[in-house]
Amino acid sequence: MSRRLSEGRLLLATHNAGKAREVAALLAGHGIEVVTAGELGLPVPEETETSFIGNATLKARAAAKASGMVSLADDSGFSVAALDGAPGVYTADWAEKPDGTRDYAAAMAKVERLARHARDRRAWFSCALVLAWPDGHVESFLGEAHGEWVWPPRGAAGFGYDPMFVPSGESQTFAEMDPARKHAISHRAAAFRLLSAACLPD
Ligand SMILES: O=c1nc[nH]c2c1ncn2[C@H]1C[C@H](O)[C@@H](COP(=O)(O)OP(=O)(O)OP(=O)(O)O)O1
Ligand SMILES: [Mg+2]
Repeated sequence: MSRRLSEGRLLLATHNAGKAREVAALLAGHGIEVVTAGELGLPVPEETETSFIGNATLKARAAAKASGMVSLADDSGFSVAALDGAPGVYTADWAEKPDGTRDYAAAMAKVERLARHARDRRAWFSCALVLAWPDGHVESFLGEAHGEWVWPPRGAAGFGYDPMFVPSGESQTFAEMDPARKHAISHRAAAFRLLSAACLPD
């Protein structure tokens, strides 16, 4: 049996505003109020694990311990078949500049440069969502969205690598489509559906 969320307040253990917006949109309608780790000024934990679930667990546990609140972390990334799944858990690292800020145009260009000669254009996003309670209990969920990478990047909605990903059966990139459409078919939405069925009040 999974543990269900009882209280009405949840800490989103993320410093990424794009993610926080999407997770808050997915939670809207479940009567749960959210506050983010960024808003509370919690530290950014070092992501030392080699799996999405591992890193999401580490972030959720650190936030629950620091805040005393039930905490939800998202660890996610972009994988390219021709690159054997890279950048994968290192997706954010590929965008990081020496000064600590992120350059997604450069990160997407790196993916294209390494993958451009391969015939196989398959790519996917993964999202691990982990809920951690202050007593150490955790619940984990993994979602994926499969499709192809495209070049040049298209669209201005969304965040991160969205402009270079077209999900299977769609013609627009995640960054071109209406946010509501992304929320219906994304890796984050897939993970959230599992979380919702297991842990959210009906
Ligand atoms: O839907 C998405 N559309 C486009 N790009 C995405 C998406 N989902 C994750 N991504 C990218 C952003 C980041 O480069 C990496 C996640 O890295 P990840 O460590 O999980 O998140 P983060 O450092 O941005 O925020 P935080 O760790 O505080 O939650 O994958
Ligand atoms: Mg991170």
